[in-house]
Order: sequence, then structure tokens, then C-alpha cells
Amino acid sequence: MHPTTFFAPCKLNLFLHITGQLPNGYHRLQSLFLLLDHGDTLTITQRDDGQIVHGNPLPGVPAEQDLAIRAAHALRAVSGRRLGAEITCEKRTPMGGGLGGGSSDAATVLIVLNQLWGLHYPRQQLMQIGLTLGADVPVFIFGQTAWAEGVGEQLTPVTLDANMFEKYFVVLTPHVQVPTAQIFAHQALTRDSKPLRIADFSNGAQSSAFWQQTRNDMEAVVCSLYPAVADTLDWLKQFGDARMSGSGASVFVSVDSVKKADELLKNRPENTSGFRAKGLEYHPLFAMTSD
Ligand SMILES: C[C@](O)(CO)[C@H](O)COP(=O)(O)OP(=O)(O)OC[C@H]1O[C@@H](n2ccc(N)nc2=O)[C@H](O)[C@@H]1O
Ligand SMILES: Nc1ncnc2c1ncn2[C@@H]1O[C@H](COP(=O)(O)OP(=O)(O)OP(=O)(O)O)[C@@H](O)[C@H]1O
Repeated sequence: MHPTTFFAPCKLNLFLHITGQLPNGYHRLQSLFLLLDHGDTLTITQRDDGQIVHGNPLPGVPAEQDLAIRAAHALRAVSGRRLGAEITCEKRTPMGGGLGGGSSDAATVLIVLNQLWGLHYPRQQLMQIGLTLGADVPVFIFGQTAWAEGVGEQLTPVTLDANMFEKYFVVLTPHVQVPTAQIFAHQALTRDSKPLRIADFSNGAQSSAFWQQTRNDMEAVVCSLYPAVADTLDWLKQFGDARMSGSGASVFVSVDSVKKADELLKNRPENTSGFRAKGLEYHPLFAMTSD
């Protein structure tokens, strides 16, 4: 069978509030997820010998720990069949960047192998399998701008103003990796944000009221532990309402033109990488899953 390539978009958390903690230690969140047109490319081929193989393991990530490979194993375990696949990944999303790169790779593998292996599990079942791999996996299978609650897995579609999709997001990642678990475990983390209502955010995510009412509750702890994140955020705040995504290290701002976005990227602080991207209304593989 010929290999075929599939996109794994990254995400931004336009805001992230922590509203409580569950008995199992996980945190109750509210967040607005936006998928971006920047991400990894995965080549996924079915194998007839029942092996699941990584074609190009990532530096520092053993194949068996790679979320893409773990996703294939998780799906195969549910099927109870001896199915095989080869997966390679062209990585563009910075690792440990708060952009859900590994989670999106896992989601793309679940969506694609669900079809290649002829399983045809519904979207909701794939999201449940995804959640066993990480709290950020389900939103990529859900496949559209979403209001998230629970640990990030209770998802409701949100229609953003059309001009949100006209904007250019400049995303900068200082060269540090922030371990998500370290930030969630930190004693200084604010865990008692007042829950908001979804109705407050439909049709208004680009307004200044939206930005004033929301924040990323992980930002203060990350900035105190990783000065490079604080410095990059301060730099970006010169150009608009800049904010951190997820548990960092990436920070973002939206601007109105490619020219402005490219100017920011060109002048970005040393020791950061960056890209510009637009929001996606739907995941490019949305039509490969069904209810
Ligand atoms: C910060 C976000 O990126 C926002 O979208 C996500 O909540 C994190 O999602 P993720 O990277 O897929 O996280 P997971 O791999 O599921 O969890 C990593 C660690 O973060 C902590 N964790 C994660 C999600 C959550 N709602 N509460 C938590 O306390 C747990 O200690 C967990 O062991
Ligand atoms: N396919 C993968 N791509 C990237 N990282 C992976 C992958 N598989 C496993 N990992 C491990 O997961 C860690 C976190 O990677 P990832 O890029 O998903 O972080 P993140 O963007 O901060 O995630 P999130 O926003 O979901 O918290 C990496 O440091 C790496 O060790």
C-alpha cells in the first residue's frame, strides 16, 4: 500500500482557567481551543505483518513512548485484532510547547488508522481512546473550535466571529521545554477561578472584553520558573494582547496582516523560534470521522 500523508494541526488555548481539582489530582479546566493551520505531517501506511513501527523516532523520545505509536497500540488493543502500521512524522510543532503537538499526532493516527484498518469507530469512541493518552488528544478528534470543560475533554463547538479566521497568530517558543505535570503540581498555581458561562464567549472571542475577562492561569507560575517565557511574553505584549498557550512555553499574539506578522517574526527575541498561522474552523481530517 502506498504511504499517504496526513496533517496534525497544533492548537492554541485562547484562554485557560483552572476552576478546581478532582480527587485523582487532575484539574478541572475551562478553555477555548483554536486549531491552527500549522502542524506536523504524518505518513501512515498499513502493514500486513501486524507490527507497529516508527519510521523516524524523534530525538529523545523512544518509539514506544511516542504518542503517535501509543495511539496506534491503543486503537489496536480496542480492536482485538493483530493490525500493523508504519508511521513517520515530519515535526514542525515545537515539543513541550503547549501547542499540543504530540497530542495532535496521536489524534491523527487514531483518525487515520480507524479508517485504514476498517474499524469505523464513531468520533466519540476515538475521543475516549484519545483521552487515555492525554487530556489534549480529544479536541483534535473533535476537530473544531471548542469550549472545553472537565479535564479538557468535555467539548462544545463554538462559532467564533468570522474575522477571528482572518487574523494572523504569531507564535513564539523560547528554547525551553515546560513539563505540563510540573506546572499542574506547583503549589503557587491558582486553582479557584470562578467558572464562566459558554454564552459569554460565542461570537466575541476577538473582543477586548473577552481578553479582559480571561487569562491563562498557568502563566504566572510558568513565568516565575522559566524567565525566558516571561521575557518573550513581555516582548510580544508590545504588539497586542499576548498570552501563553497551555502550559507553555509558547506565547502568542494576533495581528491583522501577514506583513505585521512577518515583521514580528523577523525581529523576535534571540533564543526563540516562531511561526505565523491562521485559525482553522475545522480539522482537515474532520470528514474522516463520523458521529
Ligand atoms: C495544559 C493543557 O495543554 C491545556 O490544553 C492540557 O490540560 C494538558 O494536556 P496534556 O498535555 O495532554 O496532559 P496529560 O498528558 O493528560 O497530563 C499531564 C499531566 O498534567 C496534569 N493534568 C493534566 C490535565 C488536567 N486537566 N489536569 C492535570 O492535573 C496531570 O498531572 C498529568 O499527569
Ligand atoms: N509525537 C510526539 N511529538 C512530540 N512530543 C512527544 C510525542 N510523543 C511523545 N512526546 C513527549 O511528550 C512531551 C510533550 O510534547 P508535546 O509537544 O505534546 O507537548 P505540549 O505541546 O506541551 O503538549 P500539551 O499542549 O498537550 O501539554 C515531549 O517532550 C515528548 O517527550
